Amino acid sequence: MPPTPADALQDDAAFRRRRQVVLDSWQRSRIAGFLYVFGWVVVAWIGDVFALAPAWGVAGAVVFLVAAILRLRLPPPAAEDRPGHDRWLLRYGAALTLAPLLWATAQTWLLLDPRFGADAVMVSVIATIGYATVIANVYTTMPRTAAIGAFVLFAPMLAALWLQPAYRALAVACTLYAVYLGGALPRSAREYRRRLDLDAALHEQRDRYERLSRTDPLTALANRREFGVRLAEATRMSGDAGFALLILDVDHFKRINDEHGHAVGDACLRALAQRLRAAFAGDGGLVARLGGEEFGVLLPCDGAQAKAHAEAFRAALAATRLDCEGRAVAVTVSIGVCGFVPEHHRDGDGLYRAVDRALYAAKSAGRDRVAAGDG
Ligand SMILES: Nc1nc2c(ncn2[C@@H]2O[C@H](COP(=O)(O)OP(=O)(O)OP(=O)(O)O)[C@@H](O)[C@H]2O)c(=O)[nH]1
Repeated sequence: MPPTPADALQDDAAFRRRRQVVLDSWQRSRIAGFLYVFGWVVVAWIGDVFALAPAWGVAGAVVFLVAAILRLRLPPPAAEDRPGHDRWLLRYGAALTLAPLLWATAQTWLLLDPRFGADAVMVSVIATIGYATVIANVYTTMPRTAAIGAFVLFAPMLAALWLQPAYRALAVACTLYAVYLGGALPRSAREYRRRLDLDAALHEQRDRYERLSRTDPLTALANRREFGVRLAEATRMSGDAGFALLILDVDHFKRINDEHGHAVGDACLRALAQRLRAAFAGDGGLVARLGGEEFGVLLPCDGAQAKAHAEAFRAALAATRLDCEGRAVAVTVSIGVCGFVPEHHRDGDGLYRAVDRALYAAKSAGRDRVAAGDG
């Protein structure tokens, strides 16, 4: 089954959400890799790592620096690159996990190597708790990555602490904190999801109002406001291709209302809108209801071609009856038409006036006819 406009809207909403996750993840965590560089330098300094194992001390700083820079070198993809967002989340998730993995390795070494004293252990454990807390509360945009990062940070540290009776009290305290984090992480992920839901609802509402403000409620065609915008756009962008404007007005519509009632009149306007859409809305044409029983059409062709289209439409309409709420009603239209000539009409208003004059001429000449405007 081909995708429907509703599918496209749903796709747009899903993509908007994914892009928000990407941008939030990047904004929240892009420079956080440098915290590990800072943490390592402090721990290595306080724990005498630079004196006891200088090569490892420096290597640690370099490795954390490389991991931090790697993160910075993964900026989000451009908004147009939709599939790139999924790839980015995978790649960035891996980059986010790198620093906790390296930290856990360094931390385990500090805990298990007897050369390092209580200061190194204490500072590194506090740093680990800090990093895991940041992950649980800030990386909620990517809950799976956050869970992996927190686990990678905590699990080796807890194992190393529990293995050594001297650190039993610390092991108990860190285990309790790990349990707390285990509960906090899904909670903050849920809060973030709720924020995304709220954003999506606001977006959807704004889009709906925006659509409504451009649409005529009776016929679902573009309304006069939208038509004005598109006419101005067309005059600004009309290159060699050119375009033409048609204004159609139903003949003696008051009689239809008087004879059949307002509801049937409405049904006639809807049926006519349907005919206009079928005749002109393809191939870059725009059909709008300008108000009452008046319709406007923008066609991407010159005046002569537009006049021929208008004449064909008028003749076909006059030859059949419109099905209006089950009643077959004879409807004819008068049409003014003109191709845009920039030197002559200058702008959309100039063209509109020329076509309106042509429509008036068509009405005055007896209705059910097409008249071309000057230009
Ligand atoms: N049913 C219905 N009637 C409408 C609507 N908007 C305007 N009308 C009616 O359209 C009629 C327009 O009447 P006129 O402007 O006198 O024009 P006409 O009777 O079509 O005659 P000509 O344009 O001179 O051929 C009025 O009776 C309006 O009440 C609408 O949304 N629904």
